[in-house]
This record gives sequence, structure tokens and C-alpha cells, in this order.
Amino acid sequence: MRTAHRVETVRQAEQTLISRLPDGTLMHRAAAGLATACANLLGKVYARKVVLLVGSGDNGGDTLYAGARLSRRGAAVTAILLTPDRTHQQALTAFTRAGGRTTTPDNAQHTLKQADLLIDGVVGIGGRGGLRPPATDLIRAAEHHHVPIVAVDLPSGVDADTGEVHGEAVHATLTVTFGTHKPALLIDPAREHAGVVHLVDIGLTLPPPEAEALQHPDVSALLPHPGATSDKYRRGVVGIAAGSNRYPGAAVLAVAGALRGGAGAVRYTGPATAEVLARFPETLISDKGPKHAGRVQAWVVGPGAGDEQAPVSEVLALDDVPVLIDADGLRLADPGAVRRRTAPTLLTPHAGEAAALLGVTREEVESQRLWAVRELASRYRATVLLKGATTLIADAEGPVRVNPTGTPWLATAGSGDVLSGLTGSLLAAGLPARDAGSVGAYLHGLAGRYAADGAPTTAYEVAEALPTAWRDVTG
Ligand SMILES: NC(=O)C1=CN([C@@H]2O[C@H](COP(=O)(O)OP(=O)(O)OC[C@H]3O[C@@H](n4cnc5c(N)ncnc54)[C@H](O)[C@@H]3O)[C@@H](O)[C@H]2O)[C@@H](O)CC1
Ligand SMILES: [K+]
Repeated sequence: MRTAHRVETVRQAEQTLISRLPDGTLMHRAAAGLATACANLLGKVYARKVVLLVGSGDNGGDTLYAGARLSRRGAAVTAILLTPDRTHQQALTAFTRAGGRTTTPDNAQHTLKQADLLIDGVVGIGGRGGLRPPATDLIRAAEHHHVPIVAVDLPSGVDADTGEVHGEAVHATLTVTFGTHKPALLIDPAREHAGVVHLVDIGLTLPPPEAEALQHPDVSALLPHPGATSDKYRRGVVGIAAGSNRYPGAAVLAVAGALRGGAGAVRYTGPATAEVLARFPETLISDKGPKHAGRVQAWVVGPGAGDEQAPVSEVLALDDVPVLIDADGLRLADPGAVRRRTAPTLLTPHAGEAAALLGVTREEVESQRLWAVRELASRYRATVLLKGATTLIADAEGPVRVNPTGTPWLATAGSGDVLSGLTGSLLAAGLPARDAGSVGAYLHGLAGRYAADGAPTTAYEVAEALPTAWRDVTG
């Protein structure tokens, strides 16, 4: 599990540790990890030209100490001091003693152009807002000359706690972060600025995180494993109330996902019976609507539903069954009915659907994804899975889950229907809504990568790749 903590939490953990250690220990740990990561990126250090962009806080201090280490190993290191009178003094002394040179922003253009590496020490967790001049121009110049950038703790300019970006921010090749990830390193749009993220352990003891990203072993541990005595009912039956005369394909794709999600059986109700049976003869069919469909451990409602209100209301009224609401179902669901439910409810909007539910623009959702997912979870008293390049899964409280496996190729018609079926199946197999959502998103993302393999793919192929993703995770 990768975990991310808010700035306030990091500072508290640091204070506890600092009081027990000799002065400067943490900064030296951070700088040592940073210098090693930079050396690895450079390949060889001797005679390489390294430029430091040094801000006014301890982030600049880390950078100068790392620069001193690289200088001792033979690199030609130049520090651009953004605010010379407010530079970390001890670090600056160590840096110049190690042979490092300093310059001012006005004289830095030529040095930057020739650099093999730029280390961004403008701001870390103490940063507020986007990049400010003169750092803005210097970063732009480095990006223009294709100089690789290593961000110290965070790419400067991003908001550490939310992943929001207000103004300009560094685009790093590598971010070396200390003690724990920060939410901005997992959540878009900031995450896209971080490049590869490397965590340096500086010995912090931390409370539960603000955000977390599952990895293979976490997903493997959560996946349902049928025992010798499991029959199809014990493995769970997932009900799919989806599709319409206009969109029968959504039903087929939701069933395709559901059949690969670990439930023992898939029951379908809706107008696309013929299409579903033609593709999947193993589906149980019910023509009486969700309420009288027979035993079901979780319902999926909404994909391709068009304006069919009745199945949505019926499913929401089934108070002892977990329900996943997707696509058209989100628009058709009465918020009061969702809030009143006692069994788990999982809403799975994309940014546009989330915007409509929140009464804001799509751009607002995309730029404030953490806020949007939490706000929806709190308004609906439900678990919410907000789809995107990094899908977020949140309850009103507790760590938000961030899915790390997404691929842009998943932005294809019908891909969301497969995800709803798959996730509903996991719900039926007994996973709590947050786990079903995060495991579903994880497998779906991996399957998308397998199906695409660098070329456009289709939703149906994503569903077909789900068993490969499952085996990859458990193997
Ligand atoms: N506290 C600790 O024990 C440790 C801190 N470490 C480093 O210290 C950093 C935090 O240091 P600080 O609290 O000094 O804060 P920062 O160095 O992140 O930044 C604060 C300074 O930047 C200025 N500033 C804020 N926003 C700005 C912007 N948009 N543009 C330009 N300047 C801006 C502020 O006026 C302030 O002087 C961490 O990110 C990490 O790199 C590490 O050495 C590990 C240990
Ligand atoms: K930084």
C-alpha cells in the first residue's frame, strides 16, 4: 500500500522525531536520499553539470545539502539562489565548502541551458499557490531545453494536500519525497507533474493516511477466493438492471464485466435479454424487474438505462442489498432515497456526471477531484468512485483510495459499463463498497493496459482481459 499524509500530519510527525535526534539529522537523511536518487538518474556523477533552484525554506536546504554531496563526488554544481538573503545558511555554507558555486536568477540562463540536471528546491510542503517569478521563467527555460528535473519532496507549485494546481507548477521527471507521500503525489492534476515518485524513509512514525493506493498484494488479499464448499449462491449473485431499447450494448458490457468479477452467477433484468443471452447464455434472466427477480446479493443499476426510472427506484428501495448506481442511474436516482438506504450504496460517476450531481462545471470537478469525491460522498451518504486518469474512491470519512493502474486507453465507449458490472460482482461476493470500488478500478485499469497494449482497444476486449489482470494480481 502506498500512503499519503497531509502537511499538518507530516509536520507533527517530524516534530516528534526531531526532538529526539541531533540537530539537522532529518534534513541530512533527506539530502542523502535525494543525492543518491539524482546520482542514479545521472548514471555517472563526475563532471556532470547540476543546477539547483533554491528557495527560501528547508526545501532549499535539502537541495543545497544534496548539491554538496554531488559536488564532493565530482559534479559541477551551481545553485541559483532565488532569495539570497533568505537562503538556509548552514546548508549554503556546507554547499560552498564542498566546492559548489552560487549565482543569481539574472545570470542563470546560460548555466541552465547546459545543465544535465535541475534540482527543484523552490518549495516543498511550505509552498502556497503556483510558481512565482523568477522561478517561473527559470523552470520554463529548463523545460524548453529539455533538462531533466528532479523535484524535492514535491513539484513546486502544486498543492500538497489536495492535488490541486493553482497557477504554474514544475513538471518533474522524478520526485524524491520524504517520510511519506503527500496527497498531491497520488491525485491529479498534481500527480501528473510528479513524474516517477521515489520515497525516502526518514524514520517518521505516522497515523492513518489521508490517501492510499492499493498495490498488487493488497488487491490480492481483498479478492474473493472460492472455497471447496462454495456454491454459486454462496459466491454471490449479482443483479444487473441495465440497458434500454436504445442502448442494449450497455447491458451486454455490464454482464461481461460482472461474469469476470468473482460472483457465482449473474442475473439480468431489462429490455436487452435477447442481446445478453446471445452473448452470454450462462446469464440468469428475469423479466419481472429487480424487486421480483429472485435472490441477489448486490444490484448494478443505470448503465444504458436511458430514461427508465422504475428499475432505479425499485433497486434503491431494496434496503438489505448493496447497490451500485452508474451512468443514467445517477441522474435518475432520488438523492433522498440514496441517503436513507441502510445497505451500502456505491455511486460511480465520471467527471461530467459528478459535475451534474454537484451543480458545478466539469472543469471544477477535474481541478478539485479530492473535494468533489468527498463532497459527493458526504451529500449522498454513500461511497463514491470518481472515474478519471486516477480514479478516486471515497467515503465521507477515512482515507480516500487512489487507483494507480488507469490508462488513457480506458476512455472508450462502454468501458464504464464493464467497470460497473465487475464492481457489482465484487460487491455481491461480499466486499465492502470501498474495497469493491478500489479492487474493481484496479483490475479494470490493469485489464485496460493488457487489452490496449499501446493501441486503441474496445470495452469488450477490456472485459475479456479481466481474467489476465486477476491472475497477474494473484500470481
Ligand atoms: N521539517 C523537517 O523536519 C523536514 C523538512 N524537510 C524539508 O523541508 C520542507 C519544508 O520546509 P519549509 O517549512 O521551510 O517550507 P518550504 O521550504 O517548502 O517553503 C517555505 C518557504 O517558501 C516560501 N514560499 C511559499 N510559497 C511560495 C511560492 N509559491 N513561491 C516561492 N516561495 C514560496 C515561503 O515564504 C517560505 O519562506 C519539506 O518540503 C522538505 O523538503 C526535510 O528536510 C525533512 C525534514
Ligand atoms: K520542490
